[in-house]
Amino acid sequence: MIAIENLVVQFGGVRPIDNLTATISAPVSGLIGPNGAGKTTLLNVLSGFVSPAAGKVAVDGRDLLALHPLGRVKSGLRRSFQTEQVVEDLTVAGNLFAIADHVVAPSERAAAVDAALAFTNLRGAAHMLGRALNLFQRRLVELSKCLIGQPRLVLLDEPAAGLTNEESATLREMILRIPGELGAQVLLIDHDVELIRSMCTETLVLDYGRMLALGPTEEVLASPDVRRAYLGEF
Ligand SMILES: Nc1ncnc2c1ncn2[C@@H]1O[C@H](COP(=O)(O)OP(=O)(O)OP(=O)(O)O)[C@@H](O)[C@H]1O
Repeated sequence: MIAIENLVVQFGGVRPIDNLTATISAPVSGLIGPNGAGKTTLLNVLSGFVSPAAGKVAVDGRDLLALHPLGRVKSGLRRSFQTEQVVEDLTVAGNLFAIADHVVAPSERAAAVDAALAFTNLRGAAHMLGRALNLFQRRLVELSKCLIGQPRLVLLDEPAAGLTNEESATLREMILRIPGELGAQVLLIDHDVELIRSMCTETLVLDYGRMLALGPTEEVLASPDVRRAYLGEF
């Protein structure tokens, strides 16, 4: 469960998060909003890339902001980025070991990497270099990195961007297995409202850094305020 209280982020005169209070508790939750609404900034606060000017964030009752970014990773926070971050000169397994080296005991690293590769069906590609991967494989590597060790909260920023419908469906099925099989909560940003509808039982909508709606996804997407913010988008 992510409990956000009176969160403020200030960049000079811009306030991408403006006194946000929200509790996100569904196993797979959506985070949506128009461009510039503050979605990525919220993920940056959770993962420690951005320090808020004010407010509190607790994950499963633990004060997240008290931990430095690596401490958050060690406590089970994982994150993927809008632009995939695969290291071109490392193999797929090497990309995963780069995470495992920080969060898994040496004797358990190989098993942790193998388990993540198995989860995402990437075992057969374990020895391919990053530069040889297609976009789908890159997206799978990004997801695999989030599954290394014992994830507690997985933050995914447009994980299916650029994929075909079929690839996106495969990725969605994998993401949906995360809470049940790994015991981690998933928070997912996406502009594809149908993807959010099909995956997330709960959705938070941001607009200008404020909460526009939060609740069961179908109710949120039916809200006139949300439809207005997305006018013409769905
Ligand atoms: N480092 C920064 N310095 C100044 N302004 C920033 C910075 N990062 C983000 N912003 C501004 O904060 C606001 C929110 O940006 P953010 O990227 O969080 O929005 P978003 O909802 O993720 O948008 P998108 O859907 O386009 O990715 C925007 O106005 C953006 O220009």
